[in-house]
Amino acid sequence: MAVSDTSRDRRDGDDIIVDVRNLRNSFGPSVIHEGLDLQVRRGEILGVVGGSGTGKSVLMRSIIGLQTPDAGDITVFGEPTIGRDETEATNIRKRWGVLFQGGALFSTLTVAENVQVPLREFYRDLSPALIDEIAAYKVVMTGLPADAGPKYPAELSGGMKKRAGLARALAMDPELLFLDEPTAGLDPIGAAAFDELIQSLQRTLGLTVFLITHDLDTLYAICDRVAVLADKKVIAVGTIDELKALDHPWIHEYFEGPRGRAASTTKEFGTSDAQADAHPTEVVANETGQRSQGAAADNAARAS
Ligand SMILES: Nc1ncnc2c1ncn2[C@@H]1O[C@H](COP(=O)(O)OP(=O)(O)OP(=O)(O)O)[C@@H](O)[C@H]1O
Repeated sequence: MAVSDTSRDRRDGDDIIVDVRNLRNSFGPSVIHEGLDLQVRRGEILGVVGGSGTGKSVLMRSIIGLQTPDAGDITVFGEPTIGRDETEATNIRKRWGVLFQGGALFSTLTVAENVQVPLREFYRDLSPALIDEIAAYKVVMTGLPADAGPKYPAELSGGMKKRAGLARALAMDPELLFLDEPTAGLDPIGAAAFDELIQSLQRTLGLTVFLITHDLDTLYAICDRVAVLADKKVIAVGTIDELKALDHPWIHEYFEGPRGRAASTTKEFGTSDAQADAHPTEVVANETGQRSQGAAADNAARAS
């Protein structure tokens, strides 16, 4: 049922940044993935959706090397990632950044120190002054105030923690960004601002983004394509309109259920010039209305 054109994907191999073939993952008797295929194209924001426990995070962990699959092939930037020695794996890892679910900040480190972790790990020769400078730049780049650098995660709001996690993910100037439920737990306004931040960084930096989400507004607002996980594999990948045309019960319920319709309505309502020009941290009142309008149920989805 996949909408993607696999033969074309193979021809345009250079434009496939992540290529997962025939992936199998299991934990004991529990099989999570079986025969899973997925390609992420250069420069796209690919949303990854699926019911709870369908294996979205396990898929991301497999791609970034934190989970060794039972079977299958994974290449990132054209390089196989499974079974590489430490140096080879490090060279690939340097080229991506990861925002884990919940931010995964080190609680005993300040925001600036958190951002510095990958720099210290991968570039041991950088001077402390340069590391400080890069970290300060990344903090501001994600819309945090400059004085957030010396703060500890416990002193930050949920939205600020996400931005700090994003700053750390961007520390190494990645080409590829993995985001695991970046808007979960944020209020609708904060989530909309975070969507805009991701999109604006993606455009400015030319990033490819693998984005796991339950957030329908995020899918509509910023994703170029969406991959749907069900039945242990990616059952479909395409634009939202392409997915909506498919006759699969879960996809139909997901996009045509009350929350899917509300998100769709919000999208159709459009974005004003003022909103398009707004700084990622500034959400104009008009948008607040749009996000809230018809999407009351979506608040629960965002907060879940
Ligand atoms: N380390 C592990 N050991 C055993 N089982 C695991 C492990 N990690 C994940 N699982 C199981 O794998 C399945 C998929 O988990 P995963 O976290 O990938 O789901 P998900 O689609 O991201 O879910 P959610 O949307 O709720 O975050 C779940 O049943 C989970 O319990």
